[in-house]
Amino acid sequence: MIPSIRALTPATRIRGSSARFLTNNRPTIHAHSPLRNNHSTLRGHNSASFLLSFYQKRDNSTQTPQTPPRESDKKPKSKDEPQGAATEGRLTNENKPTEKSHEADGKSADQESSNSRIWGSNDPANKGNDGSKSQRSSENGQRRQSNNGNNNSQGGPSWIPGPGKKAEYKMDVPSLVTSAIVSYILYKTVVPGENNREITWQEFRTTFFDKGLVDKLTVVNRQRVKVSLHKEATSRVYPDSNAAAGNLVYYFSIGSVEAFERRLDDAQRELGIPSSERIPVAYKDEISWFSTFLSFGPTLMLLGTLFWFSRRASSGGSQSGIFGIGKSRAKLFNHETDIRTKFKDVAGMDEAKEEIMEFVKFLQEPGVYKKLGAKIPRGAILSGPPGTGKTLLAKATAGEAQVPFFSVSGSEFIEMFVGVGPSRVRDLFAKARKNAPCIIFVDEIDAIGKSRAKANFGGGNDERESTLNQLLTEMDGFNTSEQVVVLAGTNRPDVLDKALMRPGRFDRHIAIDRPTMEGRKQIFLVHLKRIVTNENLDELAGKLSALTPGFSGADIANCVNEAALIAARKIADSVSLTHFEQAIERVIGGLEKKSLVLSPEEKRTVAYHEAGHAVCGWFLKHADPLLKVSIIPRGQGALGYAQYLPPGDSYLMNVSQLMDRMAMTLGGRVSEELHFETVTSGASDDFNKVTRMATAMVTKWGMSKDIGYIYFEEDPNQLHKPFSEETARKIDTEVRRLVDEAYQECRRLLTEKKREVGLIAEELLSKEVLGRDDMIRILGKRPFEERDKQFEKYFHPKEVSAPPPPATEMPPEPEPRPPVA
Ligand SMILES: Nc1ncnc2c1ncn2[C@@H]1O[C@H](COP(=O)(O)OP(=O)(O)OP(=O)(O)O)[C@@H](O)[C@H]1O
Repeated sequence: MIPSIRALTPATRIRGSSARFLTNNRPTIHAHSPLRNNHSTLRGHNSASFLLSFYQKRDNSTQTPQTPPRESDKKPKSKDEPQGAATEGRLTNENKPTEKSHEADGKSADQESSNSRIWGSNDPANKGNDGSKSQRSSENGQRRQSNNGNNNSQGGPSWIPGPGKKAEYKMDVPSLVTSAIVSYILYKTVVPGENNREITWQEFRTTFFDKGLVDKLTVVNRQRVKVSLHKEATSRVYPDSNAAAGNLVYYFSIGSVEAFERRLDDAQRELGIPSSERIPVAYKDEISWFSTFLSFGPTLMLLGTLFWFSRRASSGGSQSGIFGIGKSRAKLFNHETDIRTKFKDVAGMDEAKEEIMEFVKFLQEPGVYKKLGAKIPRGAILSGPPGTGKTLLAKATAGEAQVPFFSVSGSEFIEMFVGVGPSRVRDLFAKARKNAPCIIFVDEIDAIGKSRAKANFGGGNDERESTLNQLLTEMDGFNTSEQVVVLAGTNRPDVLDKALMRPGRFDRHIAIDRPTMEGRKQIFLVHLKRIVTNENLDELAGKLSALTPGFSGADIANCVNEAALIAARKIADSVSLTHFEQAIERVIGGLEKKSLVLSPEEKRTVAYHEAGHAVCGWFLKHADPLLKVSIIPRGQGALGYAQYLPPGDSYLMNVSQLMDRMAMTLGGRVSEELHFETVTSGASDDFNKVTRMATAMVTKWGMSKDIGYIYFEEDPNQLHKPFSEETARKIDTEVRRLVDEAYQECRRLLTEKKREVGLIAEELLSKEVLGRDDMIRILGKRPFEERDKQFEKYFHPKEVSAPPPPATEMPPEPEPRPPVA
C-alpha cells in the first residue's frame, strides 16, 4: 500500500500539458544544428581551399612557358570548368591592392587573404551561419588588418581560429571520406591532368610542328593526340619552358582519326618531309579510372546501402552485420571489471538473499554438493513488482560468486525473422558454457515464457513458442556438472508456462515483494550514502521509510535522487528533510503544474473538496492519518490532493476501516454539496474507488450478509458473469447499501464539522498546502490514538505508548497506485 491521495480531476486538463511538453522538446533538436553548421563549414573549407590552390598553381604555370599569348589562357579552359570557381580565382588575382600588400608579406599571406575574400566576410552565407563565428572571423580580419595594413582584408574565414584559439571541429569519418572524394572528383573534372595542356591544331603547327620539335604523336582513345617533343630541340627553342623538361604534356583533340591522318599527311607534305622521316604516329587506348568508377557507381551504391543497413540493424548488439542476426544479444559483464554489485548493496530482502546464496555457494564450491550426490538447482525465477531489485539481486549474485554475468531481456530473443529466437537462445547457452562457471539473467522472461496453453497464444506467436521450447531444451541439456545458473526476472509469474517452473528448470521461485518499513529504511541508507546531507542518516532513513509505505527500491532510489536534484535547483549546500519531502510528494503525486491556473471559483471548489477529505480523515476513528493536503495542481490532471498514510505495513483491513475509508473518500463531494449550490465533476475518481471497495467487500471479502461467503472471480475476458441474474441484482443492492451507509456517515460528520471544513478550506486558499501541524493547529489534536506506531515514532517520538498491532494473516485486495485523482 502506498500513501493514498484523494484529488480532484478534470481529465481535459491533461492534454494541454503534454502538448506543451512536445513543443518544449523542440529546442533540444535545434541544439544540434550548430554542430551541423560546423560540418558543412568544414567541408566547404576543404573544397574551397583546394580550388583556390588549384587556380594559383595554374596561373604560375601559364606564365612559365614563353609561348605566344593565347586567348584561351585568359578564359576558362573548358566548358566543364566551374564558372563560379574561375570567377573566384580571378577575383583574387584582379584585386590589386590585396595582391600588392600580400606580395610584401609573402605567399602564405596572399593565400590567406584570398581565402578571406572568397569564404570569409564576403560570404553572406557564412556570416549567417553562426553569429559568433562571423564575429570571430571579423575579429581575425581586424587583427590581420592591423598587422599588414591591408584595408581589403576585412575578416578571416569563419573557420580560422584567432591567435591562441583552438579550432574545435567535429568531423566524422563518413563526411571526411565524402568530402575527400567530392574534392578529388571536382579536381579531376576541372583539371584532367595537372601537367597537361590542351592546344589547338594551329598552335600545334606554329609552335612545335613547323619548328621541327615534334618527336612522336600518340592518338589516345581516337579522341586526343598527345604530342611528344624532342627535348633538346625544344630546350634550345624555348629555354625557360617546362615543356622542354618534359614536365608539361601538350595535346589536342581530333574529330576523327582519318581526318587527323589526312591533315598530318598534308602538313608533312607541305613541309616537304620525306616519307622515311615522317613523324611516327602511335595509337593507344587508355581506360579512365573515373569513368570506370562511374560505371560501377550504382552497384557500389547498392552494396554500400546494404552494408549500412546491416550495420544499423546490428548496432544494438555485439554482432556486426546482417549475418549476426541469429547471435545472442546478451551483454556479458565481466566479474573482474564490470560487476561491482555485492549483497551489501542490496538492502532488505534477506530471505531472497538467503535463498539465492545457495547458488553462490554452488558456483564457488561445487565439490561440496557433488560429493554428497546433491543435484544443483538449475535456476531461479525472481518475481515481484517492478523496481523491487530483481536485476540488482541477480547482479549481486554474480558479484558475490565472482563469475561472469550474461544479461539479456526476454524481448531481445524475438525478431521479425522466423528462427532467430531459438538461434539466439542456442547461441547464448553456447557462450555461457564456454564461460562457465557463469550466471545468465533473463529479464522480463514473460516475453517468451508465457503459458502456451493460453487461448491468445499461438498463430502469429509461433516464433515465441519455439523460442520457449528451445530455452526449455537448453535448460534440460545442462548436465549437472555444468556450472551455468539461469536466473530469470518477471513481474508476472502467474502467466508463465508451467513447463518453465518444473523442477530441473527454474527449480526455485523467489518472490520479492515491495520492501517493509525496515527494508525501506535499509534501502534508504544504501542510497543516502551517496548524498551530501547534514541530517542524522539513521533518523532520516527512518523518517523517510515511514513516509513512503508501498515504495519499491527503484522508487526509493528515484526519490533520493529527486531530493538531491531539488536541493541542487535551490542551490542548497546539502540535502535536507524538506527536499526529501518534496521529492516524495513529487514521486507520488507527479510534477507540480505551475502553469495550470485555475479561476478563483474553481480554486474555491478544489479547496472545499480537499478540506472535506481532510476533515473526514481527521475525525473518523478508523481513517488513515492525514499527512498533507494541497490545492497545487500536480501530475496527471490532479487539481488538488490530500495525502494520507495508510496503516504502515499492516496487511488486513476490517469492515470499520473500509467503511471509514469510503466515507473519507466521499468527503470531497459531500463538502461540495454542503458549501455550494451545485456540485462538480471532480469527484468521479472518488466514486470509482468507493464502488470498487464496496464491490470487493461484497463479492470477495464476504462482508455482506446477503451474498454470504462467496468469492466471485473478476475476469474481464469472460463474457458471462460467474453469478446468476438474481445474485447480480443482490450484489448491486448490497454495493449500493454500503456506499449509501458511507455517504450518510460522511454527511453527518461534515454537517457537524461544517465550520471546521470552512476553516481548513480558507487556510488552504491562502497557503495552498497544509501539513499535519497546521491541521493540529486548526482542528486540535486528533481525538484518536494513531494506529501507525512507526509514524508516531519518527514524527512524535514522545507519544509512543501503544503496543504494536496484532499479527495479521491475509493481505487486503491491493489497490492500484498511485491513487491520485
Ligand atoms: N533492495 C534494494 N536495495 C538497493 N537498491 C535497490 C533495491 N531494490 C531496488 N533498488 C534500486 O532500484 C533500481 C532498480 O532495480 P531493479 O532494476 O533491480 O528492479 P527490477 O525488479 O529488476 O525491476 P523490473 O521488474 O522493472 O525489471 C536499482 O538499480 C536500485 O538502485
